[in-house]
Amino acid sequence: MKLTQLINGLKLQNSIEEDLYDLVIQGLADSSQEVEEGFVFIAIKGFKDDGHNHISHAIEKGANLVVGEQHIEDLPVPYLQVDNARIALGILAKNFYGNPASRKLMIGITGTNGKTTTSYLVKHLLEQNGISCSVMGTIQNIVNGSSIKSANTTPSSLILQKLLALSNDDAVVMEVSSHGLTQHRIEGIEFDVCLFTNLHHEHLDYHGSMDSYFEAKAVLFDHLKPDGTAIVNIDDEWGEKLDRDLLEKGKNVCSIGQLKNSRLRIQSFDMEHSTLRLDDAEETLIQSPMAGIHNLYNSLMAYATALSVGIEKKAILSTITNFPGVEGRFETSKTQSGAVVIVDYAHTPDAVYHCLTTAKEAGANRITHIFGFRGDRDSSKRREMIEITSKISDRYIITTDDLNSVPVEEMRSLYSELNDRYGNEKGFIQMDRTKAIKDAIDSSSEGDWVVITGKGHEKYSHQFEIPTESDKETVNFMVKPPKAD
Ligand SMILES: CC(=O)N[C@H]1[C@@H](OP(=O)(O)OP(=O)(O)OC[C@H]2O[C@@H](n3ccc(=O)[nH]c3=O)[C@H](O)[C@@H]2O)O[C@H](CO)[C@@H](O)[C@@H]1O[C@H](C)C(=O)N[C@@H](C)C(=O)N[C@H](CCC(=O)O)C(=O)O
Ligand SMILES: Nc1ncnc2c1ncn2[C@@H]1O[C@H](COP(=O)(O)OP(=O)(O)OP(=O)(O)O)[C@@H](O)[C@H]1O
Repeated sequence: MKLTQLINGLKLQNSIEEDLYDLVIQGLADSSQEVEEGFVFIAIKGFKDDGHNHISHAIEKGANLVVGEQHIEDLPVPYLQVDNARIALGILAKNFYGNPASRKLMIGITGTNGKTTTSYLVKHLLEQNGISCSVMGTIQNIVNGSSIKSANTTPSSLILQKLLALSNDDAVVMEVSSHGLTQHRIEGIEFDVCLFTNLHHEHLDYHGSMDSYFEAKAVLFDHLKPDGTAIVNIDDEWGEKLDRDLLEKGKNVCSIGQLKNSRLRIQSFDMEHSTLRLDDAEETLIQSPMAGIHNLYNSLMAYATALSVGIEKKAILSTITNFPGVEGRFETSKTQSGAVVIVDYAHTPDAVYHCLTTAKEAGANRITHIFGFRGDRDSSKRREMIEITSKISDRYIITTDDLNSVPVEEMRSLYSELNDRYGNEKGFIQMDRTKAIKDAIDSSSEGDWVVITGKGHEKYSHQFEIPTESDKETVNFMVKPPKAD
């Protein structure tokens, strides 16, 4: 591709020589390590490192042009100075890959909880009704039916545009994280449908306050096409605010919820049968394939999305019931003694609340809850999580999650301090996650529930006594121990 096409739409701080417009560009890289001959290197000032310090490395590897934010002179290759290198990366990547999003039905989902579950529900409804669909999110990216490992929930703009160009699918449903939004990872992308699930206490280590966390999430809706639809859960107070803001801007909003002004209004829930009834002329009954009120909301969001892209109501209602579920989201097993074991990715106070309440509503006799806190991550949600579990569970075991840089003994004393302050006598500490699960399963019987939250589909980052690599493997090990030789 020639430079003149590549920089279309890019605002430059410096002027460039006219003969440069014909420069042929072979590829783009935002890491000097990935530069090849004839590439453009985009220098980004990051959170840990600064791409500007790696410019000479990029040139050594063959970069024939560099883009960055600093004022730099006398480079051996041309240099383009921009205001914001992350935005520039988005524009360049979109141009380089030929704006692939413009040829697809684009669906973006944001919110604290429910993005993954809702995106898999939407994919299911689309595909069951003849629309092939890529997924980009926390667990993996799925493109043309193949799974591709994801490093971020929302990929960098460079990876995102590359994946979009690779996709032959009709539609793309992607989780759009607040980090992705503040870091301009969706720069240059316009969506046909944008969803807001809810906003709860999370990532305040990064955003500072709920207000700025909300502002970050709301940016997704600036990427809605003029004729696109916003689907917003207004039973969430931040969703209600978003709905008001979007209506003021003249956007097309399909609000969902119990409030009177909801476009798709919930008349009632039936938790026993996992259904919700809409307050419409037909009193539409939506069957959630997964337990819990939160999954009824996820199902309604997916229903609204499918409706907005033109799938017939009858077809949606019949295909939603055979949704197979999502890895690590309320996955259920039964032990030999008849206890129910749940593995769930809940890692926010609200998600933990929903998970434990769902177990209670399903008739759990005694609930043992196993969970932990991630080292170096949002510490402000820990108090609320302990308070919730100490109220709802009959016993809770605080254990290791990902320690990151925190030594295990430091984490243990932190747990002990937090539990003394905010917990009660139902709480125990067992730093070996697999032993905590074993202990909980061994001491549970028919009708009891063991609810393991926090890691969901993820692999362990640490070794424990039982040689397993995930909560699901540990549960399987306990439920079906390996046969002796
Ligand atoms: C804190 C954070 O968000 N970091 C993200 C950010 O990295 P960064 O640009 O700050 O990277 P950096 O290490 O400081 O490096 C700066 C620049 O120097 C370059 N470099 C570096 C070394 C070198 O030798 N040569 C070189 O050119 C790097 O390639 C980079 O361009 O931009 C990268 C590319 O987009 C992201 O992959 C990376 O996500 C990291 C891995 C991460 O953990 N992010 C989390 C917080 C995150 O984004 N999470 C959300 C989900 C949250 C949720 O649960 O809802 C997500 O969307 O994943
Ligand atoms: N609508 C919802 N409201 C509250 N909690 C939910 C909702 N949907 C799912 N959860 C809970 O949150 C957990 C994570 O769900 P899911 O992976 O769908 O959300 P997510 O937004 O993708 O999360 P993350 O950004 O951390 O990947 C689930 O395991 C469940 O406990």
